[in-house]
Amino acid sequence: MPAPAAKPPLSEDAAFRRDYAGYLAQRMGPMIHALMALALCAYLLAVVVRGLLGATPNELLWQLIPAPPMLLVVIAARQCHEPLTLRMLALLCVVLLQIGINLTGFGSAAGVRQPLPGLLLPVASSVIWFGRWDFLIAMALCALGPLPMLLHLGDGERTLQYSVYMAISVSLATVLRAFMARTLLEQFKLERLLRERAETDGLTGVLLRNRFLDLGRIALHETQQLRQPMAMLFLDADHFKRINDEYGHAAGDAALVALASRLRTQGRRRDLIGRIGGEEFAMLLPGVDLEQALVRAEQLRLAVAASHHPGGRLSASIGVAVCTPGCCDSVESLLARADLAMRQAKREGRDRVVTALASA
Ligand SMILES: Nc1nc2c(ncn2[C@@H]2O[C@H](COP(=O)(O)OP(=O)(O)OP(=O)(O)O)[C@@H](O)[C@H]2O)c(=O)[nH]1
Repeated sequence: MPAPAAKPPLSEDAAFRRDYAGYLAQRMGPMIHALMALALCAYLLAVVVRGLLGATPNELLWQLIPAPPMLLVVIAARQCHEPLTLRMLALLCVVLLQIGINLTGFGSAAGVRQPLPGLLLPVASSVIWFGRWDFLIAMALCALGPLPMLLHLGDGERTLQYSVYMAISVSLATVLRAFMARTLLEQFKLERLLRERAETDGLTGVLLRNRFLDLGRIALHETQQLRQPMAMLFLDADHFKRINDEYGHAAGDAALVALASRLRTQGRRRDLIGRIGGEEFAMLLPGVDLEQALVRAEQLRLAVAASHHPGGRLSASIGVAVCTPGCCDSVESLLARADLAMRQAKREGRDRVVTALASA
């Protein structure tokens, strides 16, 4: 059976936007949910107060119509971590609240005393941290939503009061949103930079060991699900100490950068490259079987051999280990097997590729 095709990779821009949306949903999700719950409580309280002030049971029943769907929206928002759905739920909450406010006005024979615009603020402000479009839609809904009821009441003074109140509220929300959006974006970029620094090697730019193993575990899980093989190449520079000793550490560093660059040019988008120790690197190749892995390892060895350091050409010993579909090898044991194969390559004279024994 052919393996399911992998999703096409995202462009850097699209990946940044996706990550930022996820970051906002994670950071702001609980606040959005709390504000929606607050708005629902405020709405129910307003209905109770109207009951105490003498609204008929029929009027109250009309006014309670938006409460059950609002409750469902609040419950759904609590479970939701997907940014787009969360934004839609927040906007739906504003719409339901508007319907409730309008029903409050139309349902009252004596005319509503209060258009309840204050109820809109918690939910309206709940979307201010999200995209520009959500914000504009929410603000337009808040500004225009209660107008049908106000026009129905035909009370010019109250309509004017409401318009002034909403103009101030929308301006306030716009200022808050502009500042918060900028602060959050800066915070996100900073956190991303710090995470990158903590996860990648400053000299060569490849993943550090722990991050390499973390991502390797995820890749192993995915390939096992797809019933695909996975290969590990373990590369160790030959006689590296000599380069340092004879030409200095700067030359050694330059050689490491050249090695990492060879690994990168030989890698596909799906592959993971990590610096495991001083002059040891590993490359994880999802979806690659033994035959393909040996071809890739040989190409890598030749690419390394084509690079030079001040005293001559570089060379590396490479160990190859493969995890076949359905085998439950861990990334650590796959790495350990590739390491053993690399040591065998050293013993056999260096500058070669050696395959590990199959896992038990
Ligand atoms: N310049 C530089 N050298 C490093 C770095 N990390 C580790 N090393 C050096 O890498 C050398 C590794 O030496 P050995 O483990 O003896 O291995 P080797 O000389 O490559 O010999 P074989 O592996 O047996 O071929 C040591 O001298 C370390 O100091 C680094 O970031 N920069």
